[in-house]
Amino acid sequence: MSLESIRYERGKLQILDQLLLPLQTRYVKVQGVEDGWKVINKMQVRGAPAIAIVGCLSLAIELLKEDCSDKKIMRQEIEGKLNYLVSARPTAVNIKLAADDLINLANSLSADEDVTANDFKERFIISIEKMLIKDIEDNKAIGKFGCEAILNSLEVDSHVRVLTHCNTGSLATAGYGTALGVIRSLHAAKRLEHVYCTETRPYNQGARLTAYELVHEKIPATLIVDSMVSALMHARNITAVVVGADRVAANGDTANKIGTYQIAIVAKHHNVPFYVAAPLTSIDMALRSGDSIKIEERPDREMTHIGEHRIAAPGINCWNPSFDVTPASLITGIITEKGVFAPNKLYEEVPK
Ligand SMILES: CSC[C@@H](O)[C@@H](O)C(=O)COP(=O)(O)O
Repeated sequence: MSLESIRYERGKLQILDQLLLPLQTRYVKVQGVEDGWKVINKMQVRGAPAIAIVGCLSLAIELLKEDCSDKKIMRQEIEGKLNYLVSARPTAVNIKLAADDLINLANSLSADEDVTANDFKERFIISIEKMLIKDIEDNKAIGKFGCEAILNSLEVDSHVRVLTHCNTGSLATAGYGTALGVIRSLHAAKRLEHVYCTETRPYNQGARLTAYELVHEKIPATLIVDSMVSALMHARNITAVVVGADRVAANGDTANKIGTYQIAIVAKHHNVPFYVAAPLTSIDMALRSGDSIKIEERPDREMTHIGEHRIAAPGINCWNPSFDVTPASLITGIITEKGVFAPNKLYEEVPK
């Protein structure tokens, strides 16, 4: 069974505390929007799709408990709470786009005179609950399209060796994963020889989370340190790189975990195809290019310490941007649930 980062049933939400993985498995209760904001901001739950789903579900939990008979007040509160949730982490766009859709829904339910306050609440909560199912369906489609694209690009029918960065699996989504979903599909098709995952300093999503998922799924895998990527491409004949995305601009520039950009440069040098796997909810058509993506900066402590143990010289200054932007020119294709798009064709070809 694949790992479950989000446990939800009507009125109950728990998330797997990713700060404790891989050594401890503990679920944390999310009892409303305040808890939702905290678990996202502290990165107990992380990964662009999971952030959006947990944020919105935390609102569903809170709404269910509230007894409000005034639709206008409900609408206003919903908008304020969604905007608050979006502020928990700024780079991933999925939660912002989900919030915009939900605010539009709240506006139309509030304006419709045939909809009672109870109907409003019920329909609003159902719409949030659907996100869980849709995300898994989308990820499976991404997995299938990505697997086909990589296999179709081979000159001879062979097994593939793939490199990935950060964590994009069941832990970062409602299930199955995006880039890790592609890897899962290659493995299911019996065409994956090996996957290499980077450690992903400083938060170590690769060493802690991706490695954990790969071991759990019994997928043949090896962990490397971030600075080994060039050596790996030189020595091991990598077939493709597949990474996730936190925000893709209309021109294909892609913000993803810090270190992605340098892997794309190294891939170009070695002639290795570089794919971004992301649902359409990660594409921000309102941004013309990656230059205007806001990059989250995280506390120094993520760099200076591992757990409670200090590893950096006391007194040193730190710079800790959590994401970087890979220019579209370095990206071979963007794998979505609707197919694989050339980055420069994204704007015109992605279904609106
Ligand atoms: C399917 S997850 C895609 C991205 O969100 C992932 O690659 C990533 O950068 C996660 O960053 P994180 O800081 O762990 O939330």
